Amino acid sequence: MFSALYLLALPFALFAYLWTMRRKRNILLPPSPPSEPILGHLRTFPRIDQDQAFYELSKVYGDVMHFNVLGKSVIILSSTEAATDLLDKRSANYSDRPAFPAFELLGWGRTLVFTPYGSSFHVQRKLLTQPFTRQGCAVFQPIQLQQAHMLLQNLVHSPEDYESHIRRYTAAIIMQITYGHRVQSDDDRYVKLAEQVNDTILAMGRATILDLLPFLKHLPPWFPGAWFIRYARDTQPMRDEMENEPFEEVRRQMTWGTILIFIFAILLHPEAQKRAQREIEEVIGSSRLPDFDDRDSLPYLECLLQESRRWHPTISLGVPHRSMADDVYRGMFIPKGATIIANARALSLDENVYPNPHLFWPERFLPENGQPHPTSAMFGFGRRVCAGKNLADASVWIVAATILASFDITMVKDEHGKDLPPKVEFTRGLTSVVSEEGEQLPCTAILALNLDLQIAHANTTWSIE
Ligand code: HEM
Repeated sequence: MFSALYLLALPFALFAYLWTMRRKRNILLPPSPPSEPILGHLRTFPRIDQDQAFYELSKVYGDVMHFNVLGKSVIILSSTEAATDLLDKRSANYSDRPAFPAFELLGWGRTLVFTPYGSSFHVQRKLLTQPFTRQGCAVFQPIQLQQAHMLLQNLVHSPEDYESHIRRYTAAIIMQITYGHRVQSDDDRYVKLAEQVNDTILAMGRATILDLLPFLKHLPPWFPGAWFIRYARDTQPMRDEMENEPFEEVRRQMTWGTILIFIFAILLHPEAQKRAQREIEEVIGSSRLPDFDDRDSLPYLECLLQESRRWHPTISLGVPHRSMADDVYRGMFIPKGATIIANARALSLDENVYPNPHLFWPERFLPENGQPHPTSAMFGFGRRVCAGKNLADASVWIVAATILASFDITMVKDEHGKDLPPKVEFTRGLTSVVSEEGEQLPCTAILALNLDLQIAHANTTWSIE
């Protein structure tokens, strides 16, 4: 389907190749897999399951890899050390963003996350981070608590709809904090609108060809294979409708995905689930629900949350940065304008930081084991670190504590009483969230979770506001 697009790319590729060869002669770039003349890694650059593919390649080529896509450098960082050295310690040079043509086509180019480093970035970032410091976020706790209790009520009434209840929860918090709009039900107009935008973001994430060949965004809609142009055009009316409406979809989607990954983690690791429930029972009892004041008294729950993040980072490839000047790292040349990707999947499996990384073991974060929280793999680096991480962290924690205090999460059984293991499918993209069954979406998808929510404390009288 892309052959016409590749044909179109050839003259551009030849020019970029010759130009790059001239510029980089005699300079040692980081190691890279074999490439083709002129096209570089264009045809071999992983396009699906990118995080896993880069992780596998890093075992051969090391934690700093170079890809040449039509003369454009892409650097993949696969260790905490390399990612921290460059994106944190040298953040003055690595805080720009590459172009995000797919999101620009959708009209999201002006959003802070995609804004290039510069004066507009500084103004936007300052405005957005001020209310979301750790102390600042304390004022939002009553909203989060109230919404968590509403989520609990909804789960009690219709546990099978857990996915849409969690969507409503994450939407309601963002809407109320940002716009003062109180979401009362799943039918809320803005929740519906956000759903539609969510679908467009997921669908557009399939257009990875655009990241490699950004000039394709100028193709006419009739061009063979240019479905993304037609899609962006067809969804224009919806974007127009929401131009002046409350909208914080990407952030909501990340929080939602993180909660689902946590639920999935405790479904598959019942021992860890039981231990966290015992801790809650011992500290809080069963006559009330957890509150934010309980957080410091629940160390195992903290470990479990951190391990579910490490086990499956919500944004499995991180959000790309861009270098603003030529640099040399460990004797390797990193050119100006390179796209820098810190692969969160590889960071969370870094054996130097997490011995036995494939084992789901929350205890690794207990003080006696002392392994560091996977905060960077989860929320990013340096001057571009997630602006809403404190808010998101609290939203996820209160739901995790509330759900564990109230439900046993188990697999659905078949007619013989045997567990029906969840059917899981992971696809990749900017964010990792749950998708519709059967669709190939550009995100980490947890399909058909087969979740059975059993009320654990049936006799408890909860005080739900
Ligand atoms: C669990 C949920 C969330 C996760 C996992 C997450 C993760 C991330 C990551 C990985 C980045 C990119 C960091 C980098 O480039 O190094 C990011 C950026 C960002 N996040 Fe979050 N995020 C979450 C929720 C939120 C929320 C709730 C908000 C807002 C209230 C928010 C606001 C932002 C903004 C504005 C940026 C762009 C920062 C910049 O480019 O300067 N995020 N987030």
